[in-house]
Amino acid sequence: MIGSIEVRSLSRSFTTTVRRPGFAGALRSLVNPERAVKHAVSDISFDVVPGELLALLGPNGAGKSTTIKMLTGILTPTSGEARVAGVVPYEERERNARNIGAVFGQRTQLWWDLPVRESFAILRDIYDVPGAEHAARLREFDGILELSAFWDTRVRHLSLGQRVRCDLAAALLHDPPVVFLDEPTIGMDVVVKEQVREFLRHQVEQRGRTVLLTTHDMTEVERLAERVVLINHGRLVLDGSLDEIRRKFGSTWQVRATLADGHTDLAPPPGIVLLRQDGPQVVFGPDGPEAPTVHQALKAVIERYEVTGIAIDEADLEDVMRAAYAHAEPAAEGV
Ligand SMILES: Nc1ncnc2c1ncn2[C@@H]1O[C@H](COP(=O)(O)OP(=O)(O)OP(=O)(O)O)[C@@H](O)[C@H]1O
Repeated sequence: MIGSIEVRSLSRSFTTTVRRPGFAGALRSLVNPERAVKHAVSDISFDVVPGELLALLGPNGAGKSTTIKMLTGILTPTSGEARVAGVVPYEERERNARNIGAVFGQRTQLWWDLPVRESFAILRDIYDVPGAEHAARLREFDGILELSAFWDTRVRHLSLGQRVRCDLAAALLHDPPVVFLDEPTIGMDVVVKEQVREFLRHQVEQRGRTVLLTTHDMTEVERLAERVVLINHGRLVLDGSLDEIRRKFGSTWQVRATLADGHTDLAPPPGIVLLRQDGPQVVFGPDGPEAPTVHQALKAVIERYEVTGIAIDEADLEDVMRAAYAHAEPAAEGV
């Protein structure tokens, strides 16, 4: 189906040669190499429906990039199957390339020595985009990403934020229904990050594109993704909405309090844990399944401490994700 991503029992292993230590070890490795198999992605299945933005999350080395590489046709799976806009990406790479746009935040797909304008003209010719359409799309992208300020700058001279904005525009010039973004805002300042997020929201909500995004930035996830797929050690840990993840792994509430001067004993009331402290600012959360409700917690905090300010927050997504990753650790066995 146009714009859908279907992933079925997808696995990818890499075989590497283990280097033995020392000179004698190196010689032995040369004569009798010892092989190790790394299961980078193991039996994962999920769907992304047309017009949905899904965040693929996981700690470093979880298998996110390997998954994206299979879906963009760069890598062939060891087993399982994937379809992107109805096409098996690693079997029909060219057809798949017409249906997808991809941005890998850590490296550019533009021509290093050419000005931005010329790189875009080459892409227009490669993808056979009619001149008027190309110009209209550039105007649309420029409206949010403000690219025209560096149209004539060589790609090698662009700042990181400018370069990724150009990469994003370049990836969408041929109007693909599906977009893969591997850490697109890594290393950017907050202003450019927000510009990129606004652009992505526009592409999903107004243009109906399907986006698969990997990121370590939880603000990005909260701003953009309704649904997340969490992987760890190559295995799927969870597929659900942010609310479901919060319910399953996170504290459902946090109480932020400002303590009056002179508090030294911070031992929290039963069922409540001290999450953070910065001077008189403290943040409490529920401790375990028997934890009090937010109303009981508020009462307990006020009774135990002298507070000058108090507020209730949703659980911090970073904390929730840390709990989710920790929960997934047993999956490491046998990997
Ligand atoms: N070509 C390769 N050869 C051997 N091992 C590889 C190869 N590519 C990836 N791996 C291993 O597979 C695992 C998954 O890597 P991958 O790059 O998919 O993780 P990731 O979730 O994208 O991590 P990060 O957040 O750090 O980018 C890692 O242990 C990595 O070392």
